[in-house]
Amino acid sequence: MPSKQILVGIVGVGLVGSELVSQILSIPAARNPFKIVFLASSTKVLYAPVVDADPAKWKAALAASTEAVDLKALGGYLRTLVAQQQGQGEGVEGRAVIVDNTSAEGVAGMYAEWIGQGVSVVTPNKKGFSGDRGVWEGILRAAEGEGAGRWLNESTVGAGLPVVNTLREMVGSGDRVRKIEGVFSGTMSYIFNEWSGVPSGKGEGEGGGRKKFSDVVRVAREKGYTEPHPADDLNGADVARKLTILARTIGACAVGETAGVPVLGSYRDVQTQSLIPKALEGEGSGDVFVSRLGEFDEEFERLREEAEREGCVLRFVGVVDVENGVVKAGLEKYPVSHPFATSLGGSDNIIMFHTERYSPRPLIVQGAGAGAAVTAMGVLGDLLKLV
Ligand SMILES: NC(=O)C1=CN([C@@H]2O[C@H](COP(=O)(O)OP(=O)(O)OC[C@H]3O[C@@H](n4cnc5c(N)ncnc54)[C@H](OP(=O)(O)O)[C@@H]3O)[C@@H](O)[C@H]2O)C=CC1
Ligand SMILES: N[C@@H](CC=O)C(=O)O
Ligand code: NA
Repeated sequence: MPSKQILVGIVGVGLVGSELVSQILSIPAARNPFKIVFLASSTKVLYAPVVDADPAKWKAALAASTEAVDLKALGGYLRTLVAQQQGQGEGVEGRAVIVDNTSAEGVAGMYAEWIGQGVSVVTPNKKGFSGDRGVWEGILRAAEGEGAGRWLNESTVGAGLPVVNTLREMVGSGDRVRKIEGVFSGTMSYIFNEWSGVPSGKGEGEGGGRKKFSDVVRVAREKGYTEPHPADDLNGADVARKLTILARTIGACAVGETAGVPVLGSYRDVQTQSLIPKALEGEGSGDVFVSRLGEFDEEFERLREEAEREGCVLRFVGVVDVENGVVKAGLEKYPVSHPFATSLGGSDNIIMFHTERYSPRPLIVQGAGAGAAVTAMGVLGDLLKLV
């Protein structure tokens, strides 16, 4: 085992968090640069966990913990551990990291404080980078301070696909983005690939009938592609958040001119089309939402039929158009010969970077854009950048 491991605190051990723990443990102990020093759910924290390869064991230990989560205390806890590990006086920065695998605003609201304490933050949670501009600017300011921690958020866009770090390197090395466009939601991609496919059997349900929209949404949820509440995917907010993250990343990391890059107060400033039926707006329970969606299958069916009459399929796409100052997300029709119709499957995302250097042909990133394994991989990839 390396003599000085990076101390990792994990907040959120749902689908992605549990998979991350497994992936960290899969690195052989003799060269594992990470030591997990706490695990937290929404209610409990387990300090100094014995993290066995069998997740049932650490999950049971966490469930049995009597310690309530105090997000404010977590940064201080890590600082104390690093001091014990390194001897007083040495810096914390680079030696301790909190991984936020929740979708909680409250956890994201702690990043600036943790980073200011020298603790790095790695996360697939979009909230801190796409919500109110003040929170985002607080994170940037905190990271500029002396001895500050770093923040890495690759899995916030395209899950494990190299999107955010690619963009950071692109604009950080002086390239100028003209437009970023594509399919940014694994859930929406899965839904429309399955439900509005090219006519070759796709779009057909078991028994040869047409698939129902609500059934496909239910399966997307079962596969772990959706947000904790699937309405956050279907209302376009998840894509709007990703577009906000990309637009803000250009603004924050560019070394050159950033004139024209839209300045977004929050993801709410993105022109976004919601697919939520009026009657289900505000439904707080994800279970109720999914079970009632079937009441609206006929409405969705009309959309599909209209596209098919025009020889098209439906895809939910997003664009950050720097040249025209537009950021928008919505449902579009594409001819069945278009790459968005023919080349996407499963939860695939496709992201096209049109830049000064990548012109006239864009840089294209494509692959699974949701799911625990690929998302946790992106998180672990960011952790490895701290080593
Ligand atoms: N699933 C995917 O394909 C992808 C997910 N992401 C992002 O990854 C994050 C996690 O997603 P996923 O694992 O699917 O979601 P889950 O709902 O499976 O897990 C979220 C976990 O966060 C915990 N949690 C919620 N609030 C808090 C809190 N305030 N403090 C501590 N823990 C809390 C929950 O704990 P409890 O069990 O106690 O409620 C739950 O275990 C989200 O931000 C999502 O957007 C990003 C890319 C792809
Ligand atoms: N719910 C999201 C998960 C990844 O960000 C999606 O479907 O893309
Ligand atoms: Na990514």
